[in-house]
Amino acid sequence: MRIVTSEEMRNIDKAAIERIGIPALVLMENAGRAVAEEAMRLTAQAHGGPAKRWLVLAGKGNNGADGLVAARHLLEAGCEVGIAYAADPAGFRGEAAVQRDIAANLGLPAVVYAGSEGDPIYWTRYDGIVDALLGTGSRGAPAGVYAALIREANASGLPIVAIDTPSGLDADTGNLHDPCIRAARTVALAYAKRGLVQYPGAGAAGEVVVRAIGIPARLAEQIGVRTFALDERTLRERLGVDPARAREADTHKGTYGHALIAAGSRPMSGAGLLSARAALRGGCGLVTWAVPDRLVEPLAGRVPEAMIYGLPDEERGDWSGVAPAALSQLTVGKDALVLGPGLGRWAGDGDWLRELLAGLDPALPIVLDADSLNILADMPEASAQLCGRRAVLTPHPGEMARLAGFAVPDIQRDRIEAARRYATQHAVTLVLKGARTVVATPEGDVYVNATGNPGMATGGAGDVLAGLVGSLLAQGRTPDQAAAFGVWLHGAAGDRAAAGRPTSSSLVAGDIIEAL
Ligand SMILES: NC(=O)C1=CN([C@@H]2O[C@H](COP(=O)(O)OP(=O)(O)OC[C@H]3O[C@@H](n4cnc5c(N)ncnc54)[C@H](O)[C@@H]3O)[C@@H](O)[C@H]2O)[C@@H](O)CC1
Ligand SMILES: [K+]
Repeated sequence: MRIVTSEEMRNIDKAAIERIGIPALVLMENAGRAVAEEAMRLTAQAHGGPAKRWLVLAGKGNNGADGLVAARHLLEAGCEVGIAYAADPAGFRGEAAVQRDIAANLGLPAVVYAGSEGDPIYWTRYDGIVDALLGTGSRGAPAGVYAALIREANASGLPIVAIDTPSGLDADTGNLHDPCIRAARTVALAYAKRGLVQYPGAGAAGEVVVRAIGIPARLAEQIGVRTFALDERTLRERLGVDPARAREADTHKGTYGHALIAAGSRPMSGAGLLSARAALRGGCGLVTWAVPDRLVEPLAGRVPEAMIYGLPDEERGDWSGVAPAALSQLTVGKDALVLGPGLGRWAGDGDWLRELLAGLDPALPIVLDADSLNILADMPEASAQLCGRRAVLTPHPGEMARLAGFAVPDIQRDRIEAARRYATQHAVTLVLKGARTVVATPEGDVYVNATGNPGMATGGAGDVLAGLVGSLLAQGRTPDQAAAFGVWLHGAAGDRAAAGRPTSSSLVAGDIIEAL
């Protein structure tokens, strides 16, 4: 399923209407009917029966017109429906004027809300609200009467079903204006808008339901929409990954690749431990866990299924004493390298990473995580270092900010574009972690993950992801496949680990590994 910007949606609508010839009123009818169905379904779930009394808040654009169609279908289903207009309907044009007239001819009671000077709205007369104030044509913070209606609706405590986007949401980034509707459910028309799948917008949208409205699927492709929901269907149909693929009987451990995990140092040996264990659970045939030599003794036997290998470290117990050539030598015969968890930083680490990368077979798939990204961020020629490699970078927002040379809020303000920009400019696959992790490919495709939960905000969860992605690379997945599948699996495992707990708070990274 594709995810669109407001502009992409406008272009798709335009093509459906002008190129294909589907009348705008037909699309609107489908939209309004879908909203009425979803509204009744929501309150049926919440209250044991559909809400009988609905108030539709209608703006003056097509979002408002969708709301008037929904009002008509709710009426037909036996509900009592009232309309509160945010603008004088006498000024409506086009499809909105058509819907206004139909609603009036049906005798739907309507008021034109005039703010504190006009008649009040008696919210207690209703069981639910349809937010049809602003959709993808919204610009900036809701103004005047729109803002007042949004504040009152939120304060009413009634369940709100938003049409297309909660009014007040920046549909392209997920940032919230003040005020913004807090919806229980958002019915996204034809496609989810980007703001519905990125926080804080995803929080304001409630449950997002995408409903078809009769727009031919190929238009989004033709218009060049390149952002996708990362779910099972996308994995299968777009990325060529079958999450349920069974192993062939006639195989052995050599069939499934050999991952080298270079991770862990004295204060952070657990990072390597988690990565190595996650790589094993990720299904690769063999895992070698490389550590500074002094750590071999204390760590021996901690992951019995992996081979532990000590690299000469000048007796320091960290990576500052390990020669890059020794590590690159160890990659010979391996199918993927994971570098970064528990790596640490030291004087001259930039030269160290430079020398290591220069010594690697350029065809060796690599995962760069944690401190390897921080080191990379300080290297002016990072782009040249990465160019032509089969690399997956897995930054959290802080690491992403350092890599891209921005502040964290600048990254978080538009995570999809931040990830896409870096991935295309540096020709790497980039995983921007966080709630709704974003995976961006060198070609500019972006996948927004749907799995995972806040219990996964715990130390070591990133080390698990790095090991898992490395494991998938070692099994012959492409960097895009490994990153997307790894992110999806990691979240799904986190969800499985959280299920059955009274709260996800007690989740630890090791639980994610065991749930894989
Ligand atoms: N043919 C189409 O294009 C279709 C559009 N659809 C609906 O149409 C919506 C988009 O419709 P529009 O483009 O008419 O735009 P909207 O209905 O989102 O609202 C735009 C109107 O609100 C006003 N406005 C903008 N920002 C404001 C603000 N901050 N405060 C107060 N008023 C503001 C503008 O003057 C404009 O008239 C979609 O979200 C969807 O609900 C659906 O009906 C399906 C078909
Ligand atoms: K809306």
